[in-house]
Amino acid sequence: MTDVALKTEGLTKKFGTLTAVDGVSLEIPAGGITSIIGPNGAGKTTFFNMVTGKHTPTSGTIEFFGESIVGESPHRIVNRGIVRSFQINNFFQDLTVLENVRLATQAHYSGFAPSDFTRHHAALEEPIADARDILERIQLAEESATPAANLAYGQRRHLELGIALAADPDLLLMDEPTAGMSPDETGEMVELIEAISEEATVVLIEHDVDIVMDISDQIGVLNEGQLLAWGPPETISSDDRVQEAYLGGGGSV
Ligand SMILES: Nc1ncnc2c1ncn2[C@@H]1O[C@H](COP(=O)(O)OP(=O)(O)OP(=O)(O)O)[C@@H](O)[C@H]1O
Repeated sequence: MTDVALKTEGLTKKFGTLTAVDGVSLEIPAGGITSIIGPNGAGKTTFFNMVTGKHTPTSGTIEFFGESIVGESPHRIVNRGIVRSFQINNFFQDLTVLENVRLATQAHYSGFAPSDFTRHHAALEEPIADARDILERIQLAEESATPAANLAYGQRRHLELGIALAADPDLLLMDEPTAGMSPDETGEMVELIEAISEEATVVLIEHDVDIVMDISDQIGVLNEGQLLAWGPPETISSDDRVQEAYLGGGGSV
């Protein structure tokens, strides 16, 4: 067993002549919050896409708790415990909050045919209990009977997170989790991310530098596909190269 959740060495992705991710080597420790930041087009999403198996690296390695995952299908990678929370409304609008999360938890009970879930109520008990636990964690217990379509924006983002949690992630990848949120919604989401990070390793792509500095245990800065800097927030905020590349040399991180 290793205390490194995710390790990449020389990770590279080329699209034709463009090198989107260029020789990135890093080690993300298990637990806590790691943020990946960088200007638009720096390669952050492409990095995530390689970790989730959506894209195959052009070269380099990716290990999850010491085992190579390169070349594995996205489905296999989810089964290993690497789950991504999407910022699209990736749920059934007409179903209730509980039903949406329950459908996601059902996927994790093997040995049942889909028809079992509809014919035998007993088969639903565990997924429902799990879904109710998740609703508590994502602060939507009171909305369990609300159709997903009726949720406020911030609540929809919580539901997306709940669907990701239903897959019982060891590594949760989150793409701009606070984008478009009000200050209150942002505060709630930050609290939620911090709570999740006590049970799983969380890796964020996040543009809000204040949030990143506040909640990250370590930060990786990508620039033109390369890892420009890596370390705790205080190291990153005092790094001249980060100031130059990420903020045009103008402000302070
Ligand atoms: N499927 C693809 N085919 C061709 N080029 C791609 C593809 N995906 C990404 N790119 C290019 O790779 C580079 C890195 O893109 P990527 O989306 O990873 O950056 P990013 O840091 O996530 O940017 P943003 O913050 O704007 O989302 C960009 O130049 C982008 O146009």
